[in-house]
Parts: sequence; structure tokens; C-alpha cells
Amino acid sequence: MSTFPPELAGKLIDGKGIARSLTDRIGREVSSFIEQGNAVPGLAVVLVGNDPASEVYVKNKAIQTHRAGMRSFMHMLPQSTKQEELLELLAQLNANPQIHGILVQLPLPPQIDPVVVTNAIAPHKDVDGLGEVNAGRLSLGIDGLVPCTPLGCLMLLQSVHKDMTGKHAVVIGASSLVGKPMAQLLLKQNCTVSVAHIHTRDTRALAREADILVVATGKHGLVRGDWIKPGATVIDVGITRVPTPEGRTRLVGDVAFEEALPIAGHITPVPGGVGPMTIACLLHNTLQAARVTQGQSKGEAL
Ligand SMILES: Nc1nc(=O)c2c([nH]1)NC[C@@H]1CN(c3ccc(C(=O)N[C@@H](CCC(=O)O)C(=O)O)cc3)C=[N+]21
Repeated sequence: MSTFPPELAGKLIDGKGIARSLTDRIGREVSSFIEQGNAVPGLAVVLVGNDPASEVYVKNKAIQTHRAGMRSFMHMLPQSTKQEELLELLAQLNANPQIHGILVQLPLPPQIDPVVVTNAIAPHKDVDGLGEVNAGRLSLGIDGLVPCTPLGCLMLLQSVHKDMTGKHAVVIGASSLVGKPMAQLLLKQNCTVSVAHIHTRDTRALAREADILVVATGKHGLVRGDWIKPGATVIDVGITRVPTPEGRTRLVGDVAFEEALPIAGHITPVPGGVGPMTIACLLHNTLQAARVTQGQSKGEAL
């Protein structure tokens, strides 16, 4: 990033750095949690199939989990795994007192229903926050486990904005994984929230009205420079691996970064933006889940 002139470099939201300091803080909190006589927080990650990109993410998660002083339990299942077999594993993980958080990596093979699987995770261990109990809690504004990517985006926004009251926040993408929970979190920050999706008539015109723009579509380069209101804060959740002319690959976001950089007030890069925050928030949620299990948090009913 040092190749940017200083006035542009100051616009970058350093997700990697913010994630590192969050992970370090969680590590210190984990140490004192254990010193107080509590169990070592444990995270189980389940991967079905052998998608190479998913394997990289899952290994990254395990490395970060250890860095924060927590236990990591990896379960790699074959692509042909039956839904019943996965549910059987989840029942064991739910019952295992060494495990405080469970994450099933998405997407799953076609023979497995992600809704059934997500809801088979005990709500107090659902560190992805995707099950109906935690999703319902979020929409009601009750404490619960919040999905990691939107939570990470919120923390990045809070590094720029002390108070978001009255700001127009536009979320592009309405998935249950990112767009919908992101909209709930922005509402809770007193933003006026618009959610654009595949059927939205003029997404560009809507985006141009945004003080805060969160893009989570998986369509790389969708948001061009002229979609951005001058001075807006832009959070790019997209992450796609594309080939380079030299025959290698690189990661790009949903925002045409070079076009957006001179116009935005603040913007997240890809890589080094939202991605590292997702993992840091997973650790945050795992510690939170362990605290609740040990009766140290008010979210007792989780
Ligand atoms: N149940 C579930 N929960 C998830 O949170 C989940 C998932 N399934 N399935 C896959 C996606 C993807 N995901 C990422 C996490 C970190 C980076 C990350 O750290 N990215 C680095 C770059 C890593 C690289 O070089 O490949 C960065 O953006 O700087 C990216 C992507 C979580 N996901």
C-alpha cells in the first residue's frame, strides 16, 4: 500500500492492522479468562469437501485460533458426506464441553441443506450467528452471537465514525450471511438503511446517495467510481480470485478500487480489509460463547 501518495493512503481502512490488534486483545482476555480457572475456549471448524480456497480459509482460522490462545478442532469430511452424518457430528460437538464454538464452512455440497445444518448447531455455540435463534435475536435487537463478517464491517466503520446517527447507509447484497445482518447492525447504529439486491431498479443511483456503502455481492468490480458519493465510507466485502496477465492470480473486491480511491472518504482494500476482520470476529465470538457457558456474561440465555 506504500505505493499510494500519502493523501490517498490516509483513506485506507487498515483491516489487517485492526484485526491484528483485536486478535492480540482477545489473546490477553483469553489468558486472564483461563487464569480465573475457566476452560480454554475451543472452536470446532467443520469443512465438507476439498475446495482448495476453503481449505486455505479453514487453515488460516486454525492458525489465528492458536495465536489467540484457544483450542482448535478441525473436522475435514469428504464431499460425499451425507446430511445425517454431518448432523451426527454436530450432535457430538454440541455435547462436547471442550468446544464452545462451532462453525460449518459454507458452501456445502448439494446433498446437504445449509439451513438444516446451521440450525443443528446449539444456539450458544453458533459463533457464525447464522442460526434462527441468533438471527432472530439480532433482528429484535437482543444480545446474541452476531455473524462475523458484518460484525467485522461494523468495527471497521466504527474506526472511522464515532457516531453514525442519521447517516444513509446503503448495503448492496441481501444475503443471510452478510447483507441482512449488516442492515440490522446499521439500523442499531441509528442509520437510515437501504438494501439493494438483484431486483433493485437503479442500484447506482441509490449507491450515489450513500454516506456509508457496504458492498457484498461477489461480483468483482461491480461498483465503479461514479457509483460513489464523494467522501463516502466504502466497505468492500467481496473477495474473488482473478487471473492476471502474467498468468498468476490476485484477489479483488466488488468495488473497482483504483476508481473508487480518489472519490471515497475512506475505503477498505482487498485483500487486507474485511477478510482478516471476519477471522478476528470469529475469535471474539468464540470467547464470548465460552464466557456465556462459564456464566461470566450477561448473555446468559444465549
Ligand atoms: N460458515 C462460514 N463462515 C464464514 O465466515 C465463511 C464461510 N463459511 N465460508 C467462506 C467465507 C470466506 N471467508 C473468509 C474469511 C477470511 C478471509 C481472509 O482472511 N482474507 C484475506 C486474504 C486471504 C488470502 O490471501 O486468500 C484478506 O482479505 O486479506 C477471506 C474469506 C469466511 N467465510
